[in-house]
Amino acid sequence: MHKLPSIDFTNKKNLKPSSTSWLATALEATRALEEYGCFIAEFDKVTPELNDAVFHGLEDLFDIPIETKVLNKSTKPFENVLAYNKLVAELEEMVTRMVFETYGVEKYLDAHRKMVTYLCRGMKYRPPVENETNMGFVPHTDKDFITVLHQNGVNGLEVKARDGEWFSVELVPSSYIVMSGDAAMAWSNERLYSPFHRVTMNGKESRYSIAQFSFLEGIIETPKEFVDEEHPLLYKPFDHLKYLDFYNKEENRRLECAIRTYCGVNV
Ligand SMILES: O=C(O)CCC(=O)C(=O)O
Ligand SMILES: [Fe+2]
Repeated sequence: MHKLPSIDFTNKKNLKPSSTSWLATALEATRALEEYGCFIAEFDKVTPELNDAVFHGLEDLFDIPIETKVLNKSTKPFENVLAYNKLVAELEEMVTRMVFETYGVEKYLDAHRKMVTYLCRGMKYRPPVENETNMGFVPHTDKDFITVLHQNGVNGLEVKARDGEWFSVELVPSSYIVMSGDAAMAWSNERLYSPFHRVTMNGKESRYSIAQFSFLEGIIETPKEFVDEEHPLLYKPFDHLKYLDFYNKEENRRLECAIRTYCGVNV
């Protein structure tokens, strides 16, 4: 039975670049992204108050009647969500930096950071009613570089391990899932893994989750450091946002490995 590693990114760890604890955490995080394509991060920068405010905001948003939602006219500033996004971006930045350093490709980090843009998506999964499937989100891989996922207290996320086994992820409130997406897999010449994952609803409570995706505005190219005789180049340089457009076309949504079809070498 698989279990995701849980890695401490809390303040008490005092993660300072180049410190011993930073290096150890960097290695742990990178190995987890290689093995499972994700890990649980303990992260305490988002205070419980902000966390609650964000989830209450999400509940209110989903409660707006459909007639009002379709007007798409909210002028309500999403201050809490923006504050949340900034703090979660710190986690994403830390993990990305750790991965680049662990692979010795940190000279590409500045260029990478300049290209990062975020997409944040809030989700509500209501409990299934009788005779309804409990599938909340169909199996998929993320199309971005690094995703940070967070949920209200209700579990439901399942991840497919490299051996094909699905296993569930149990989170405590202050924890997040950090996951590598297709773009990170291609960039790293498949050192990092982009795992299939899905949401299954079992209990009686609604599940709310927030996903923060990092996309790159521009071309992603595998650093030459990942390529040698034993590891031939697997992906051609690709435009990340155009990959998203490709995936969003109906005929491409069910491809087994969209990124390979899109920019795989010899495909
Ligand atoms: O709700 C979740 O935990 C998963 C969401 C997800 O996989 C996605 O938005 O890509
Ligand atoms: Fe996902």
